[in-house]
Amino acid sequence: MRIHIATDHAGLEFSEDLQEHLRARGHEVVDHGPTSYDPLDDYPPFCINAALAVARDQAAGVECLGVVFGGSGNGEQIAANKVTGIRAALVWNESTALLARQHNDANVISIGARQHTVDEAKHFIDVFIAEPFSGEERHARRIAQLAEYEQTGLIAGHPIGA
Ligand SMILES: O=C(CO)[C@H](O)[C@H](O)COP(=O)(O)O
Repeated sequence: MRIHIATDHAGLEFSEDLQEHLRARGHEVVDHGPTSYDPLDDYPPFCINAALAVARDQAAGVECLGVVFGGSGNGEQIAANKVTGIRAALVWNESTALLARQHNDANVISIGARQHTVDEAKHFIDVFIAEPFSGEERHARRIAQLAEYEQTGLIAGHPIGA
């Protein structure tokens, strides 16, 4: 699978390890940066570029997922979720990695590099990549509501902004 990856200074060492791990497992890794350590760099452009690439690839039928991480993973998740079509989940244990795919059909995983060992992060990512969306109607319905809101600002049958 193609994996779009991005971080900031807080995750750069992780990124190098994770990319090697993913390539060793046969994935095609596309690195959206940063390419060198700068303690003052900003995560939004890196993460938004990775998320845009996921959205673009998936719209073209290319099988892919995204991995973003920084110190906490919070800002990186927020940044990725600004991109239309992206469902980025903050993952902090095996269960949240599984549920991100089973219930949310998340297409981007966000991890806090300052919160976990690199081996934990590798495990979360492996679990996330391997797990399929359950396809259950209630989850598909909720995901469709998010997409509808993203496209129209409304959710049919529900008062929004009332
Ligand atoms: O996790 C992050 C955003 O959610 C960043 O990696 C974190 O805020 C960077 O912090 P600092 O600039 O103090 O190294």
